[in-house]
Amino acid sequence: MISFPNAKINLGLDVISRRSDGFHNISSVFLPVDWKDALEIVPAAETTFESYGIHIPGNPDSNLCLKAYHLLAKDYPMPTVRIILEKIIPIGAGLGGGSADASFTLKLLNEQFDLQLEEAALESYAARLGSDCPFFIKNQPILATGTGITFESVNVDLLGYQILLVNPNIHIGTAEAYAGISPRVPELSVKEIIENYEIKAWKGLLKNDFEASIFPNHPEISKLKEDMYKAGAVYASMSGSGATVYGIFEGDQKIEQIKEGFSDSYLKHSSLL
Ligand SMILES: C[C@@](CO)(OP(=O)(O)O)[C@H](O)COP(=O)(O)OP(=O)(O)OC[C@H]1O[C@@H](n2ccc(N)nc2=O)[C@H](O)[C@@H]1O
Ligand SMILES: Nc1ncnc2c1ncn2[C@@H]1O[C@H](COP(=O)(O)OP(=O)(O)O)[C@@H](O)[C@H]1O
Repeated sequence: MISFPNAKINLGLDVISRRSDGFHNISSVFLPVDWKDALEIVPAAETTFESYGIHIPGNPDSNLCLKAYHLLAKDYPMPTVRIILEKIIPIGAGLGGGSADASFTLKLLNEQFDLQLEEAALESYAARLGSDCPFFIKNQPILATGTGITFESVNVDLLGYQILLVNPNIHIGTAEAYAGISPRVPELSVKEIIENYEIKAWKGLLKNDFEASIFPNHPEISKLKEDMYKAGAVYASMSGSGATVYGIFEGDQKIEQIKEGFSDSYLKHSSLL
């Protein structure tokens, strides 16, 4: 069976407090975007993982797809499998690509081998693989709080807008990014801003707290955000712990032309939501 794990972006990201377990409480709206990997799982004589496309750093044995398989195989009898991943989503990019691969592996195994796991059970397995993973089970716009694994519905409507994502090939580690943050409670929450203000008013209001600590060390990312506004974005932000920057554009703006304006050395993707 084949599926297509997609990326996410964060609309606003407040890092509110540091927890005693070393993790942070956050508040952020997660939005699926259609930048996608391709994932195939087939029964095989032994369990193996292979990937094509963008090189995934680290040992293939510790790939999140394999971790997801072993997590489920411990609790449910399952055949050994060959896992094949075409890696297209930039890595360590604030787009949750690895987390999407992990959660889509859980979903694919559940479907393929008729494990009959409900969404809540899949989310709970996903949480054991990473904070970004549970979101990709439902994979719909949602407000995430706590460590990013507690969900609340949110009224967000980007209908009629377009999105452009640009990744400047700078890899930022998530733990390192959190370590640079001074947590704070915002005056207006992400949910209040998104639900009560129109998108044109988000500039100046809706913040990603990682920008303040990452931009001074990486002016190229800060410039990318400025360039997104110069190109006509109504709102622009870094996603998650970076370094991908997205811009939201009005529906009638020439997105393909705008995309061409960004360096060819960057990975780029534009998609209607
Ligand atoms: C920042 C966010 C925002 O969506 O995404 P990315 O930018 O990585 O996509 C997430 O919180 C990232 O989630 P994820 O990448 O799954 O992180 P994990 O593997 O669970 O944790 C990696 C490390 O990040 C830190 N961490 C993670 C989540 C959290 N709420 N507080 C933390 O302090 C911890 O130091 C942890 O050891
Ligand atoms: N299938 C996978 N795809 C991408 N990264 C993976 C995968 N499995 C494990 N990883 C590891 O996860 C880290 C990056 O995860 P990723 O989800 O791309 O980051 P981010 O959430 O910042 O976008 C890398 O260190 C990479 O080695």
